[in-house]
Amino acid sequence: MSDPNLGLTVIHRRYVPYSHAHYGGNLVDGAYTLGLFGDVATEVAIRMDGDEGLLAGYSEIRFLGPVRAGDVLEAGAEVVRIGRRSRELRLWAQVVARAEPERGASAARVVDPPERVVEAVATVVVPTAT
Ligand SMILES: C[C@H](N)CC(=O)SCCNC(=O)CCNC(=O)[C@H](O)C(C)(C)COP(=O)(O)OP(=O)(O)OC[C@H]1O[C@@H](n2cnc3c(N)ncnc32)[C@H](O)[C@@H]1OP(=O)(O)O
Repeated sequence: MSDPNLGLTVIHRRYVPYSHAHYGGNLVDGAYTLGLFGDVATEVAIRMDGDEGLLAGYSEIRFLGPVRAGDVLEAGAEVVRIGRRSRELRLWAQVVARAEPERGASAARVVDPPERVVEAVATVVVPTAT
């Protein structure tokens, strides 16, 4: 019988503050989204194993589009493989709202459908059950 945690999905959303803009055009560095992946992976580990877990590595990361200050960014994780202590996660990030500075300093719009900006596969390792 397959593990009931296979397919477990966690989603976080976060406003990207202007204090994180790092490059021209208010572009945010790629590590910002990886930080969000670390948080969403942590909640997966808490839900599955009652522990925050440790990220062992990424087997794949693809940056598909820009993340900018003023975006509302959604990060998701789905459990795709369960080992003894390892849990492989499919991760994605998408922009669900975005600033429109050309329309005004605080103008923004909903991005519908969301724009997929990062995809990754990572492994979280949890301690042996005691
Ligand atoms: C999600 C977190 N809450 C937030 C973070 O991002 S933590 C910050 C970044 N990560 C770290 O600081 C972790 C540093 N690394 C470690 O502490 C260790 O390397 C480890 C705990 C991740 C693994 O060490 P160890 O317990 O000695 O590993 P093993 O006994 O050899 O293997 C256990 C299982 O893990 C699988 N595995 C190990 N390394 C990798 C890897 N690089 N990529 C994929 N899988 C890995 C290994 O195959 C074992 O799997 P099974 O238990 O057989 O399923």
